[in-house]
Amino acid sequence: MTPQHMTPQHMTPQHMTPQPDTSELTAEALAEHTDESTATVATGSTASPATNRGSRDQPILSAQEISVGFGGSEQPSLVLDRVSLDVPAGEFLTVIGPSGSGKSTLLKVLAGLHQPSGGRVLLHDAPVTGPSRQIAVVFQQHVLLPWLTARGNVLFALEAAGGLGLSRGQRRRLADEHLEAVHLGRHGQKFPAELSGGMQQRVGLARAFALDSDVMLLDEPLGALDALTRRTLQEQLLELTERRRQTTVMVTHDVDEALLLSDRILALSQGPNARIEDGFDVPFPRPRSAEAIENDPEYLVLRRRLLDALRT
Ligand SMILES: Nc1ncnc2c1ncn2[C@@H]1O[C@H](COP(=O)(O)OP(=O)(O)OP(=O)(O)O)[C@@H](O)[C@H]1O
Repeated sequence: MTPQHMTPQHMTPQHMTPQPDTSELTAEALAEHTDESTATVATGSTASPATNRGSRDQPILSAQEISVGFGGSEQPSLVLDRVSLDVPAGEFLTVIGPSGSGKSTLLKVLAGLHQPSGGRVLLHDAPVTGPSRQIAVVFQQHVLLPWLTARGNVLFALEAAGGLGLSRGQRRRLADEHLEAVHLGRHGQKFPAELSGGMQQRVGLARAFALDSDVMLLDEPLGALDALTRRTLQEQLLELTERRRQTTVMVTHDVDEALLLSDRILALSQGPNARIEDGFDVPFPRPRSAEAIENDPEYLVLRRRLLDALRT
């Protein structure tokens, strides 16, 4: 990762000093920290500009026969064994799977944060070789720069991403719009320490969405929140992704969250050697609401099938 690719989202708690030397951070260093880290990162490849979102049918993001092993030759079993998926423009795809099956590992590979032992990832048909701003990633926990306000955190990300060709005033408007979108318009001048965990996570989402990346990767983005906050944020995430038709890949344990947000759900089998076990189209019409889909007769049937897939 080159210094110009560094954004505040690339920083982990360990790196959060008042004057971060971002030049020392590498994708590998970030990948090592991402399990516990609260980072939101913008990552990607050498592919086309963010505005080129492709056609509805054509996959924007494609994982081809991805295998990942961590143990070298001493440990022959793989975490992921030839996992393939295609994500068309505008699709919200969710990957579910038992704990330890390799969901986060798959997301890191898609993000270019971890190089697979086999297979390749393509973004707009170009190999993903490392992080850039065309793939944004939101992890379970938020990392905001504590010395900047909520608005300052979003602005810093925009500036670190090169300003997106926008004037200072336009960047400010963009930051404010995205804070509004997550219902934080009145809190833009607050510092992270003055915000609740759910509000901080919303700033993280606003920051990631403001970067206007081609693909959004969400790794249990709401996993650390209490049930009520989680439900509120699920609805905000639903609104954001529906309005923008944002191409998204999310991993989650929560089948209700998956059913609310996704167009399609893939189930990873129990590891080691996890593979895509099953695929489910989510038929509920959009725009959706949690209430409407939970009253749909197909909801309970699909929910049961997903829970069964998690148990296998
Ligand atoms: N850097 C690493 N070095 C060695 N093993 C790793 C590394 N990262 C992940 N693993 C192993 O890979 C497997 C899959 O981990 P991963 O975090 O991708 O699973 P997961 O499905 O996301 O789990 P959970 O649902 O519990 O978050 C686990 O056995 C884990 O111990």
